[in-house]
Amino acid sequence: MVLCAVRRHLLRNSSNGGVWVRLLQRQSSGCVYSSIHGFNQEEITEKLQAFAGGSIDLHKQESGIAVLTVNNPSRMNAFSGSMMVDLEEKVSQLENWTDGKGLIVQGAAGTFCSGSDLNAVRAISNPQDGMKMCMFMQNTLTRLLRLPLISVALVEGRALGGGAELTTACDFRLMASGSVIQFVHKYMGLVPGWGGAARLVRIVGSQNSLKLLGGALKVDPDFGLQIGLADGVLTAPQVKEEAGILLQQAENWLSHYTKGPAPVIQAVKQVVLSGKELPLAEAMRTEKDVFGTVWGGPANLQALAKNSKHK
Ligand SMILES: CCCC(=O)SCCNC(=O)CCNC(=O)[C@H](O)C(C)(C)COP(=O)(O)OP(=O)(O)OC[C@H]1O[C@@H](n2cnc3c(N)ncnc32)[C@H](O)[C@@H]1OP(=O)(O)O
Repeated sequence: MVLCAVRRHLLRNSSNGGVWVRLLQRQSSGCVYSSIHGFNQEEITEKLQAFAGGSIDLHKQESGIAVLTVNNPSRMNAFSGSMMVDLEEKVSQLENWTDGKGLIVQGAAGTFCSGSDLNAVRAISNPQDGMKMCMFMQNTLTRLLRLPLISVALVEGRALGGGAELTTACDFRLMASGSVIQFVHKYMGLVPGWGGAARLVRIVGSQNSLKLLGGALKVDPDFGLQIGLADGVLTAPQVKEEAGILLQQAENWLSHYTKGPAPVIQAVKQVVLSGKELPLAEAMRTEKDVFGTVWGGPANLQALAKNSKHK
């Protein structure tokens, strides 16, 4: 796998590369499962490809913000098997996007995602296949969360089941008025399996997570803001013709955090990610290594030359 600029620099220049290399290996190997856990990527990919339908569309923009669209409108953007494979490929592309700074994850045609395609769920309803699918999705969504991009889930309409889990694989969630995030797993006789419970606990705490999963509660924008699941509320357009307005609002929101050169924004994401995921001493050492990639770099030198003041 080709590493992004920051990662390449770190691998070359890190004086304490051991920690960082371990972090990178965890990131680039798919993070959670590999062959030592009995995970066979080729086998599950082939199985998932058999459940076709829909697509995951990636649009990289000059601004450094990419838009990833879950596209299966006739099934309320449910994830077919081939879309799971498609998502993994698009995450690989984003891992190699050296100019990238931000990512918006959205659903097509006015709704976010209704989770697993229930037709595929029925066809692979034995625990072995279910767990393999979970491993595949946990790897992909962990890599999505660990991208060196600041990511936002733009939730319009419904985010149900695996769709709710997908929102937790982004750094932020913006909810359009009228939208709902709901972990409906309990109603399906399930619990989250795409890593959504583990991530939810880290976002809203264990008390709120127990309530959301145990009660399969509907989270509307106000409730989302109250418990910290939503980071902002956007006004949904009243007419179909204005459908692009929400995406524009999300891009404006995100651009507050992605303004600046890509290596600096990517470094921001890396230090926060390591702070969240690593023990304190390890996070500090990683922060020092990331610092070394920007200190004396082009953006730093330019700022020094301008004698910048921050009034
Ligand atoms: C580890 C992952 C666990 C999971 O994700 S389990 C899956 C959890 N998700 C669900 O159970 C969602 C089930 N669907 C629903 O509740 C409703 O369809 C939903 C999304 C509220 C939309 O309701 P309505 O607006 O009334 O529309 P509708 O029911 O007529 O749906 C339109 C068409 O979409 C289809 N659809 C919706 N969600 C689906 C899904 N997850 N898998 C497969 N097909 C799905 C639905 O069957 C319908 O198709 P059709 O028009 O009858 O051919």
